[in-house]
Order: sequence, then structure tokens, then C-alpha cells
Amino acid sequence: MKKLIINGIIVTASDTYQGDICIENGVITAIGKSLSPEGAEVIDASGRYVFPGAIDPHTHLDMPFGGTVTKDDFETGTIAAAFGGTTTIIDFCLTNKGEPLQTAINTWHAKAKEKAVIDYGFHLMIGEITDEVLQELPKVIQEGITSFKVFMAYKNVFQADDGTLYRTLLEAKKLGALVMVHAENGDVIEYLTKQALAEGNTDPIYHALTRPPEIEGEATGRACQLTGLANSQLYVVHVSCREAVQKITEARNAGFDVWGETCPQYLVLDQSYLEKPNFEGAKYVWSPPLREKHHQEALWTALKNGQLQTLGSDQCSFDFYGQKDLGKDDFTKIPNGGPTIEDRVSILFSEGVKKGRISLNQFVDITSTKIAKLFGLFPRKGTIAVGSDADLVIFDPYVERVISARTHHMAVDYSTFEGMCVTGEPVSVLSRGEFIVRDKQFVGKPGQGQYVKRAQYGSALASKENVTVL
Ligand SMILES: NC(=O)NCCC(=O)O
Ligand SMILES: [Zn+2]
Ligand SMILES: [Zn+2]
Repeated sequence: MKKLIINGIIVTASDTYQGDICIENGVITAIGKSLSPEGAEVIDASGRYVFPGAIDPHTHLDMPFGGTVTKDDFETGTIAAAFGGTTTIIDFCLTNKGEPLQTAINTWHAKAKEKAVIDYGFHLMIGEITDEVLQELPKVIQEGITSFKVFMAYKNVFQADDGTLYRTLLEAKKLGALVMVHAENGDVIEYLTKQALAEGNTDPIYHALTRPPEIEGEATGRACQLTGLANSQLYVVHVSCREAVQKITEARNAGFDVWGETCPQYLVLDQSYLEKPNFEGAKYVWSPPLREKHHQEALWTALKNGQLQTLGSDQCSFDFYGQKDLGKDDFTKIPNGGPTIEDRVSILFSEGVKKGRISLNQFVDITSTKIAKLFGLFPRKGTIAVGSDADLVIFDPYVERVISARTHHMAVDYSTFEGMCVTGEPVSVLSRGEFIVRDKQFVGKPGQGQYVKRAQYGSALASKENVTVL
């Protein structure tokens, strides 16, 4: 049935205005003032913002990692994402050396198909470049997987060597894919962690102390230089520190095609959380780790100035009891990651827009539009325009609430942001014109989310967008 959202304040990455949005067959068919309500279900959004559905470019759902499997799967994870205002995710498909890429892709489709309540795509991990991998990559692109992920850390697990990264950059350039890196120096981390354990230092805080910011800065700089050499394109995931921002900024100023993402946990939490008593610090173990507080300022400034362009959640949830406690006597055995998919958008709105650190339009760009452009989803997704999917969030910008595991929708037994007071909340969320959250109630169905084939890198990027705004 036709729907008409009336009187909302429509916000895109470039404009803010009051208007009505008409939706038919899952897409936006008209935007204007006083559109005719004839034959339409009318939804009054007076006093509320209407945003394009947020896109999360960095999730790990139903992922085996650290000797266990993430607690949230494609059902609980995407329901939580929807409550948080996210209508599309791009999840990381892990590959195994020596196994066809297609096997891994099929596995990831099987995880998502019957479960996802919002639309989804995949990035593909590249762990090695072999003749077989080279042969398969063009088909991967045809299937709409147009971003490749290389880990520079997690030695003996996911880590690829520099030769693999360089060859992935070259192939990506040829095929029209964006290369994503987890940028930390895995070899040095291995040395520092062994040293810490040998000295009897087993507590969660040593996770952070054995992965100092220099290690992230070095790997980020190396990946940027290799990108310049290959004349390719790079997206640095989960940037946590000043050193990495500096390397990305230098690369962009040198004209390299380099982009950076940060995550909500790095914007609002700091290293001291790892020192919480009773092993609670384990809840805050990410790689890269939470940093000293002064790094937060560098990240906010970089988002404001465009040196970092996106916010991903890096959702990778493990229960405190039964999963995080695998590392009770050895911090290297704590599964890395935390639950963040539901709170990403609200935290950026509350801490960013409400506190005057970024503008409302930047908020939309950082959580949706720029992600859609970088990952081949724009203009189908990432904006409010005639012809775009009706992925929409009706957002109350005034409500104040406290984030808690008692009220969140993730399957995990704690909240990363427990007790944090935020202003603003999605009230209703539509995916391709259908409500999935209506007046804060879930009304969607597992399996209604669709796989989205993404266009090649660059299809929606104007060249001037790669200029750093100082
Ligand atoms: N970030 C993290 O600690 N866990 C998820 C896996 C990754 O992104 O490195
Ligand atoms: Zn990572
Ligand atoms: Zn991640």
C-alpha cells in the first residue's frame, strides 16, 4: 500500500527541510509539500527528523572468532540494528586458505538468508593471493561483492603479509573494488604479548598495553604507502588513535585514494575501562584497543574535518559470562570485540550533533550517505530522493534515555555503553517501504532482509570528494 510520511524534517547529507515523502512499491516516488494523501496510509512525523536509513559498513554477525562464535547472529543482530536506525549492513565474509572463495560466500549467504530483517551485503576477506583466488575474483565482483578485507594483524589466524596486501590492492584497482585494512602491526604485537605473558601480566589492560598507538599508526602508514604505490584505493577500518588519523590525513593530502572509519567505542570510551575490577575490563577488549582519552579529540576533529569519513559499529559481540571469560587467566584468550550495532547512530547523534561537534547533515553523511557512495550502494540507498529505496528512520531528537543491556535488543549479556545517557532515538524504521520498527515496537520478519549486490568502487564518487576539507 502507498504510504505518505507527512510534516517531518527531512535531513540528507546536504539539505534540511520540511516536507512529505510518498512511498510506493518500496521506493520513494515523490517528495514535496502537501502531497495528496489519496489512497495512502498517512504517517505523521511532525516534530521529528526523517533520515535515510543508516548503513553499517562493519559488522561481524554469526562469526567464529577467538575459539567461540559471536553471540549475535543475522536475526538478533539485524533486529538490534533496526532499533538503532540502521537499515543496511555490510558484514565480513571470512575465507579459509586453500578453500574456494565461493564456499565462504555460500556459507555467509546461508547465515543471513532466513534471518536478516534488513538488507545486507558482504565484504570478502582475502588471506592469500593464489592462481585460484585470482581466477575467482571477477565472479566475486559480478556477485556484487566489491570490497576486499585484508588483516594486517591476528598473526597465525587472519593476518596476511605485505605482499598479499599489495597484490590485493593491484587486483582491486583492476576490478573496481575497495580494499579495507585492519591496520595494526601483527608481528610486533605478537612479540609484545609474549613478553607481557612471560612477565606474568595476564589482566585485560595488557591487551591495550601490548598494542600501543604507534603500532596502529605504523601499519596505517604502510597500507597507505602501498596504496599509493599500487595507485589503488584503501579504506582503513576502526581507526582508534591520533597516529592513524595523521597517516590517513598525510596520504589524502598527497592525493592518495584513502578513506577512514572510526567506531562509537573509540569516540566515547577510553583505556581506563580495561582496568575495571572483577575482570570486567574484558568487556572492553577490542583490537585496536581503547585509547587514552586525548585520542577521542583527534577522532572527533577528524570526523568534523573530513579526514575520517564514516562510522562503523564493528559489532562483534560475546557474552561476558561464558565467552569473554575464556581469557580469565590470559588476556590473549579474551575474544576481541563488543556489542555496538544498536547504539552507533544514537551515540553519534547525541555526542556529535547535540554537543555541536558535527552538523546534522554531516551526521547523515557519516552514518549513511558516504558509506553508500564508497561501497556501491548509492543512490539506491544512503539518501532520501525520488527513486531511492524507502529505507527511512523517523527520529525523535529530544527524548532522553539511558542505554542498558536491560532494554537493548542484542542477544548479549552486557552493554558496551551501560548507563550512558543519550538524547534522541529512532521511533519508527522502514525498510524498502515496510515498517520493521513502528512506534518502538518490532513489526518485521526474519528473512525479509534482502542481499544487495553492490556496484564497483567509484561509481558514485565525485573526484572532488576525495579532497580533505581543512
Ligand atoms: N575489532 C575487534 O576487536 N573485533 C572484531 C574483529 C576485527 O574487526 O578486528
Ligand atoms: Zn579489525
Ligand atoms: Zn571488525
